[in-house]
Amino acid sequence: MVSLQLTDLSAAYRGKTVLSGISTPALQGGQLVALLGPNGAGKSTLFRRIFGLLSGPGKILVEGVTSARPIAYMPQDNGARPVLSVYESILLARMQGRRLKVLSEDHAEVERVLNLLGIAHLRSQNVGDLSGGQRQMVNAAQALAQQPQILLMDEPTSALDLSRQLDLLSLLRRLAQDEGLLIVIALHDLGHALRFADTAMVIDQGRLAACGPTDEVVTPMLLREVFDVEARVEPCSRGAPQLIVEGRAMRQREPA
Ligand SMILES: Nc1ncnc2c1ncn2[C@@H]1O[C@H](COP(=O)(O)OP(=O)(O)OP(=O)(O)O)[C@@H](O)[C@H]1O
Repeated sequence: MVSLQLTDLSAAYRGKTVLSGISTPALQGGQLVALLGPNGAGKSTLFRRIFGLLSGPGKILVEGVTSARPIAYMPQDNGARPVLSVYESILLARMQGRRLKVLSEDHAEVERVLNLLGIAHLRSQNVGDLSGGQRQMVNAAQALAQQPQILLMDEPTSALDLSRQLDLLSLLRRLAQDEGLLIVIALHDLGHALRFADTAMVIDQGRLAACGPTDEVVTPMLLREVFDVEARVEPCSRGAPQLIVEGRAMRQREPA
């Protein structure tokens, strides 16, 4: 099983440190991890650092690797080329860093992912003609088609309607559980994190504020101190944890 462990990880832009001393236990495949934190906390930066787009001090230990490219990264905006069709853009994402020749298994994988995400009907459309939500689904397909063991997804549901948010998060959770993937998703919806994520990692002002089982991490104190809201978690009639938000906390933070 794949695992990812961060030790004393830092990152900076032009000499300004925005992430420091991030250490986690070994995050094991098979789980969905929610990366949480206010705007500007450092979530995207952490993804770039783990994926190798940024260098810096600290150690990233990936164990249990069985493929040449174990990590895929879905940024908030991946700048997919608008003139390509959906099918071509997913195939291209799969082929990056691999051999040049496209094999039948590559086409089969693109088909699989199109169907998995329910976007097969978009296959021939140009990426530039898609709606924001459709483009986000294509971005997710591009990441999944790489068949990673570790999938880093930066706010993959931000442009989706509510039913598609639930569909995508359910699918990701199922993929993690059934195929042993480690999936880390940055989310602003703490209710979704409570409902879908096994583990929550909270970044606040570039530092790790908490990392552990989601229901133990997302507490009224953390919601007040990190997110500036008065809120509590209560089980709904079906027993699922729900976030009840009362309002802004009295103490307000500096703007991000
Ligand atoms: N390319 C860049 N150059 C300089 N500073 C940057 C760059 N990208 C991000 N930053 C700064 O790094 C800090 C962390 O940004 P980051 O995008 O990682 O936050 P985030 O938690 O993903 O925020 P959000 O929830 O708003 O997407 C912010 O202060 C931001 O202004």
